Amino acid sequence: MLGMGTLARKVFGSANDRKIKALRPIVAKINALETEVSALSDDDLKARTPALKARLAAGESLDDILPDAFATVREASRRVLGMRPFDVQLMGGIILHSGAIAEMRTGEGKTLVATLPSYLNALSGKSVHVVTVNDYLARRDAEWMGRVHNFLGLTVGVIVPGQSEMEKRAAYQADIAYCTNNELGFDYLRDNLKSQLSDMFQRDHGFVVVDEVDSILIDEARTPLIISGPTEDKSDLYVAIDKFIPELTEAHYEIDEKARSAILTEEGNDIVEQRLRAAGHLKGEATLYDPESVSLVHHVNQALRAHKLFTRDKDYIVRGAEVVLIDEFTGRMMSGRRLSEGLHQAIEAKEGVTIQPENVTLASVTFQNYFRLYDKIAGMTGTALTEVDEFMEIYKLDVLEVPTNLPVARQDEDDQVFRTAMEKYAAIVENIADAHVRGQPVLVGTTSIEKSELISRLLKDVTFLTDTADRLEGWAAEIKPGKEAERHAYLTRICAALRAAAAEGGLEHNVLNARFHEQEAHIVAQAGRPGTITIATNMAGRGTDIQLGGNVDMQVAEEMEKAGDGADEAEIRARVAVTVAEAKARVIEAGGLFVLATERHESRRIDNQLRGRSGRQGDPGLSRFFLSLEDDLMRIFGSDRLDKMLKRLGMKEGEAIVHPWVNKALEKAQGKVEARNFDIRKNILKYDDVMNDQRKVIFDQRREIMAATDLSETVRDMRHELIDDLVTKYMPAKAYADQWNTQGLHADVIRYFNAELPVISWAGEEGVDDQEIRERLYRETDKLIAEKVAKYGPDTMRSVEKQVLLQTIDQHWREHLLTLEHLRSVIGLRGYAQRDPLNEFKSEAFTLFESLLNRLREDVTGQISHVQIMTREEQMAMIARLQEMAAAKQASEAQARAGAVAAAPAQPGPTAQAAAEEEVTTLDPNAPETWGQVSRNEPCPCGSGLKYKACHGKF
Ligand SMILES: Nc1ncnc2c1ncn2[C@@H]1O[C@H](COP(=O)(O)OP(=O)(O)OP(=O)(O)O)[C@@H](O)[C@H]1O
Repeated sequence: MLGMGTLARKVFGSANDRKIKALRPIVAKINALETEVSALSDDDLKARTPALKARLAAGESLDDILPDAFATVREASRRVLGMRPFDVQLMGGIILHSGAIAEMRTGEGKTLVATLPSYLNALSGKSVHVVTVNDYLARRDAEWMGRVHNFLGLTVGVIVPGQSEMEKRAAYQADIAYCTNNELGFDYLRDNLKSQLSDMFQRDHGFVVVDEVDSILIDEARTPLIISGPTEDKSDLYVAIDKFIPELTEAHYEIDEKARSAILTEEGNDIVEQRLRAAGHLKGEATLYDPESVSLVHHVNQALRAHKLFTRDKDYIVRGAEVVLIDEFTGRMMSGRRLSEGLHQAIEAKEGVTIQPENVTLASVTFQNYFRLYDKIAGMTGTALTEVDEFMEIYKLDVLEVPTNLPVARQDEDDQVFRTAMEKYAAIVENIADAHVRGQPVLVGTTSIEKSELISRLLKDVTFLTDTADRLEGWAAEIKPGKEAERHAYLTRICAALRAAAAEGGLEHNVLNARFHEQEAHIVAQAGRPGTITIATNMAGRGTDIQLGGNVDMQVAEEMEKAGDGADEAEIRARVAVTVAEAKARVIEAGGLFVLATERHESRRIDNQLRGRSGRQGDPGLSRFFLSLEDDLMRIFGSDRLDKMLKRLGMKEGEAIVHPWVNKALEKAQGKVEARNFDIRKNILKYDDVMNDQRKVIFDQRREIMAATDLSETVRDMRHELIDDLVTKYMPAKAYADQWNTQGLHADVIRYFNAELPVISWAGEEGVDDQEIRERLYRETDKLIAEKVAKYGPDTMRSVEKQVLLQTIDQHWREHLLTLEHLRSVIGLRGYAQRDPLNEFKSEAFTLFESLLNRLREDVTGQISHVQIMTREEQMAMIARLQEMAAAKQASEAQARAGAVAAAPAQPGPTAQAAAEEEVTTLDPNAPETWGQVSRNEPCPCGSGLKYKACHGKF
């Protein structure tokens, strides 16, 4: 019976069908150009690129020139790669260009599809990035597809880890770059830690085609990219908090053993506030409830956990001056592993050992937020339909299913379910042996490396093979003559296959576990030869293009190597082509590639990806899943229902249940897991969105600052806003003049503007209001800055302003990121107060951001007012003095070492002098870590002309 939806689609056609149909006229246009384009000479074909660019320049849109551009790529691909994109591939290309996801079945040639919209969009001059999941694929595609683009006069780059600055810069400048998602994201983060616009790699975020979009935007959505570095030393805080924790009694905190969390009660809060205030960590009227205090609360909670939930010699041991964790399952020491977010430090404080620095996030971004930076996102996948809703809801990306070029000839069988894992493995080995002797190549899919290795061991285990054969023989013998003839024949055949395998010392096979892509590509390329057995973890689908009969190029390369120098490639190629064609015919005869899956994955999509290794480009093929009631997915989800179902269907030892009900039940179970994972991802995204909005503001600001040549206005506005804030604070408009806190204002003016301005006497004048004070402050402070400009020169001041702005933003942003992390960990614990944690997080994060902006104004203004720039002569004099001091120190040390009784006054000797000089000259301006102890008032070794304390010494 047809479901309502299916019925309606039959009558009205689906939305997808209609959208696909709408593409046909465009495809027809491209086809109509084919005769003309294919008649062009190579040079004329190449000349179409500048011609198309000219049409864009003359005002035509990318959509206008699409048919011509696609026809050009199609012809170039035919000439260069010997592949002429099919009509359905053109459709895929149009969908990508429209900024949607093209779902194309596995093996339909998505790599080639991507060249069409990449070429078209690159004509506009904006960056085009084609993203794949691993370096190997990025390199392969850049080389393979790059030939088409190069032929047409476009440049192609590769962006992968481990490249030099130069290589990377060139790759980003290319018209089209093939990249991995990780490297793109990291480069973005690195770019935003730089201080020169010209150092940045990424020129813009134009068009991105994300291959395997579901694995990148969905599977990896939970793991953000993070660049981290050591944070400032907070040992004092850890020690201060640790001191009063033992004072707290059970009334002061609540412990949740299961969640391994600890929080303060209201009573506890009061006492902690008192102690923190006494230790100087809470200032003025601040309380622990203020958003600014989240880090304090976080550290108090961590200290509580350290004391109440972590026991010495059970959870950790103290070895020397180190706290070493103990694995709760194995009891082994986990040297080098550290608890995160200050917990390890809290335990170190508790044990009184040295507190090691904490690592903090310097910058982080999730993939979805990174990809949202692009003007246009497009995606490709073999299997997105299970996540259509998610793409729409989160990314506003439409998914369009493109029909296959040829009908899919693969048979996807119902699952075979066994009672125990062992029965299942026996059946798996039987099936493999059977396919092997029949010459059918098998791809065995597993969910983990351990499982792959288990199967590999079983295939090599002669005893196991023989025992299984004996058992099968027993079963066959039980069958009464004339009954179940088919089963008898099957058992006898398998039995023979197993004995043959045992006689050969096991079944020869290859194991892939997606760790060494490049080597594995070779194995994969040959996995389609007759009778080949390949075991693989559910490797991310791409790059595993298994060609029936084997891969000609790879085989030619192998033979050439064997033949050594002077081998005749043409001759070898001709010979290999014949053998491969014969092999292919044999494989097709045996039923094509057999995908044998040993378990269902949590996600249906991964299962479909595995099936999709077979039946590519209309080839025949088979997929069959082997399951047992002991599999994880079966145990955790839906096993009750299945159990009942299996009882009803009846089940014998060693025999599988095969029934569409079982498939339905399993798909339901997978659906449940998928829905749960979707919820988790949505939740993470919601938190990340809050940070993302703020990150965009900060990164945009940084970019503007780097690009600007004159920031004096920005700095002046900041100064004036600070003045506004101060005047509002000390002279509220509603207050009478005698209620003004002019002393407070006076003190802050000295603090921020480094100037004794007569605010107290101004305020005493008759008829002076707050507005007047404000304006006088604007005028006076502007004058002070003007004096600095006159003294140091406008160029110097402009560069100082830029540096101060960038450094201050970076410093505050890092602190802010850490605070947000702490806020997140604290906010979860607020649930008990009946408030929605996400809303709380949003509003507090906003308050924190506002206070970040305020502090930025204060710091920038303060630093620029205090800045003392040295003249060249002053700098030279300072260096000379430094040298003298170092020499003197060296000399006195040498004297002390020699134990000499000082008779004459210490004179720096020639060696000491040389050493001192060396010490000074080893200061590499680009390597702050080599500077050692530069004194705070000395010029900064980076050459900024600022004092060390106002420059690098701040961090
Ligand atoms: N137009 C074409 N003409 C001939 N062969 C093609 C064409 N397009 C693709 N192919 C071939 O089809 C095979 C599959 O291509 P590709 O690996 O890009 O598929 P895919 O869609 O990316 O599959 P998967 O999602 O499984 O990775 C390749 O061997 C490729 O050379």
